[in-house]
Amino acid sequence: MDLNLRKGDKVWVEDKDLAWIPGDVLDSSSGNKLHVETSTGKKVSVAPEKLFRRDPDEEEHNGVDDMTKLTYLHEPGVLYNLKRRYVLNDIYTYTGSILIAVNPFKKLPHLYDAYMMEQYKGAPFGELSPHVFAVSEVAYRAMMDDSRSQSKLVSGESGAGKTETTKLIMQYLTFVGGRAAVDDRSVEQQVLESNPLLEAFGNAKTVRNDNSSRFGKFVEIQFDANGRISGAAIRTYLLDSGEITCSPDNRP
Ligand SMILES: Nc1ncnc2c1ncn2[C@@H]1O[C@H](COP(=O)(O)OP(=O)(O)OP(=O)(O)O)[C@@H](O)[C@H]1O
Repeated sequence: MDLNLRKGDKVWVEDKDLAWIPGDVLDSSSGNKLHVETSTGKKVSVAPEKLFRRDPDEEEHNGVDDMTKLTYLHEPGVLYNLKRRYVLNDIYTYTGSILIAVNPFKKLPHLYDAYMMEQYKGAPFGELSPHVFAVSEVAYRAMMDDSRSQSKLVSGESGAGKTETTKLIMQYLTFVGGRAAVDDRSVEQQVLESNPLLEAFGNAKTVRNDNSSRFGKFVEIQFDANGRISGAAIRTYLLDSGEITCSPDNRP
């Protein structure tokens, strides 16, 4: 919102289909409204408090890897930055120490292979591109340096990618905290293998997500003093019992 807009200023205008579209202020019109020409050529009259300033330089580059680097930190600026990055498959962006992940809805295996995990292992935060492995590395290092438990909160709407992101965090922690397997049933493998089982019982297809978790999950991974995984526990809660399926003869 900006009340000092003048002719020629670059702005974002709300749009019912595209959420926000770029526009240029033409002049002020009667009734305290501004005339704005949108990038689609439409001329609209908008109250200044409904407009947001747009940084024309943002069109020149491919987005910034941390929202705090944006000239204008507001909804259209944030969304535009995420969009610029998303088209280049840069699905991760920081806002300070928070990681924003935009679901790519396609496989990006190069982002998650052993080579990538090796790159992020020990790398200072911010040195490499934003990544779920980077924030996992921060938590792991903080645990080792301060000898204190760390927790990570993964939130988002249904289908946003929380379950997949949680699995990637577990994958990274088992990579850095794993040991040479003495047998083929190491703790870290068992942790990862528990996921398909839990999903088989607790996930269901919904309109928003083909593999929607119908329960919350608290995953605890325990490490010894050397930073090696020593145990794990998964607690489930808030099971969406209303969606439990019944057998064909209607017995649960
Ligand atoms: N990082 C990713 N790479 C590729 N595909 C992804 C990624 N994250 C999510 N997806 C895709 O999006 C789908 C939905 O993601 P996910 O099940 O993790 O969402 P969710 O936030 O846990 O949803 P819900 O709250 O409904 O359980 C996945 O089945 C997968 O196909």
